[in-house]
Amino acid sequence: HSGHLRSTNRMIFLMDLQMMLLDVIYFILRSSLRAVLRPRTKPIDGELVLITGAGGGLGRLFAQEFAKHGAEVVLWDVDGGSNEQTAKLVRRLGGKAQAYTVDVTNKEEVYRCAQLVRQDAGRDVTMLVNNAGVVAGKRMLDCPDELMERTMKVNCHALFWTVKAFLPQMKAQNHGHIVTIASVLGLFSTACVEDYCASKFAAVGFHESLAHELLAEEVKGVKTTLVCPYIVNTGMFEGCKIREEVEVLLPPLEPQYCVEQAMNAILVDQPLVCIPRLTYLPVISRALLPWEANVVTYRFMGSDKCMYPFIDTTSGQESRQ
Ligand SMILES: NC(=O)C1=CN([C@@H]2O[C@H](COP(=O)(O)OP(=O)(O)OC[C@H]3O[C@@H](n4cnc5c(N)ncnc54)[C@H](OP(=O)(O)O)[C@@H]3O)[C@@H](O)[C@H]2O)C=CC1
Ligand SMILES: CC1=C(/C=C/C(C)=C/C=C/C(C)=C/C=O)C(C)(C)CCC1
Repeated sequence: HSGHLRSTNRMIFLMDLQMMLLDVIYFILRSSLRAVLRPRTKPIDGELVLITGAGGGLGRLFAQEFAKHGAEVVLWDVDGGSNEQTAKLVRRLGGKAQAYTVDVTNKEEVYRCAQLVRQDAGRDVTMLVNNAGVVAGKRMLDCPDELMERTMKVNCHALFWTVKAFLPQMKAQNHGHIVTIASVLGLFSTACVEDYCASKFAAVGFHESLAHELLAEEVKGVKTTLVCPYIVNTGMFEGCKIREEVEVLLPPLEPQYCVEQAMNAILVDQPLVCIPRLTYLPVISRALLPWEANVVTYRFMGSDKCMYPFIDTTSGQESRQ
């Protein structure tokens, strides 16, 4: 009898293996096809989209892009002035915007303001864009502990609080979308940004684990998108520079282009997007090449010291105090 059971289990295992392999091939084909034939974007005119760091370079553009697609936006930023400015820009586009001054590192403030948003809007947030981010911008051994802690709190811990604040209702409605604006520096690293890489690798780990959890629970209505941009000209990494000859292939991104590429992914429920696509390469080579081989490619491309000009800009020092 037990022999019979064993052979049945083995048969089931082999059938599962076959199905999994067919699915792997299917998804490889589908994702390469989607890179060419863009699927239809989903309508978001009924969504309530909350964007953190909405006063900043990318956050402001995300707010406008979501408004252009008809969504109502809720703007969170620690800087009330720049946040209100974003709200004005959205209203000028004919969009609905509500701005709240929130320090996303303060979890009590996040939970309290989440409640306030639900009351003011009279409904639940259906899309959450965790965009707020900071970087210490100093060599680690010259960097005050508080600055390194702040980077972790804004770029990583804040994701816990905002997701805990808004995911329950998304799950209850089986409808929602969680967007994490991480970075390519959450998939590979470079020198002099220890705080930032730690926080962005953490953000990637958090996002992926959350995505796996939603899939394991078969919560099909709550989508996730991990956004990993390369350098964007918002000023946050002013001075960061790679070798000229390589920079021709990989110029810093224009903020608008970066946000449009991210929106294209979000609106087709794409789980991951690296911007530009070329940055998938270093992710693969980091995984495949031995460490020393990666080091020599970094040296060749000038990406080992690309942060030196950024770290040592005096202006950067003042503004990042
Ligand atoms: N710029 C780049 O090269 C790249 C950036 N990214 C990521 O994109 C996101 C946006 O970056 P970007 O627009 O360039 O940066 P910005 O500095 O222009 O915008 C970041 C925004 O987040 C806000 N913020 C900072 N701390 C808090 C806090 N505690 N609570 C609430 N809001 C806060 C900032 O407010 P304040 O202005 O007052 O500090 C600012 O408005 C970040 O997560 C960043 O890591 C990813 C790849 C490349
Ligand atoms: C390390 C590295 C590169 C340079 C990456 C840089 C310079 C990334 C900067 C990212 C920033 C500033 C992100 C902010 O969130 C290359 C040239 C792709 C080659 C492969 C390894």
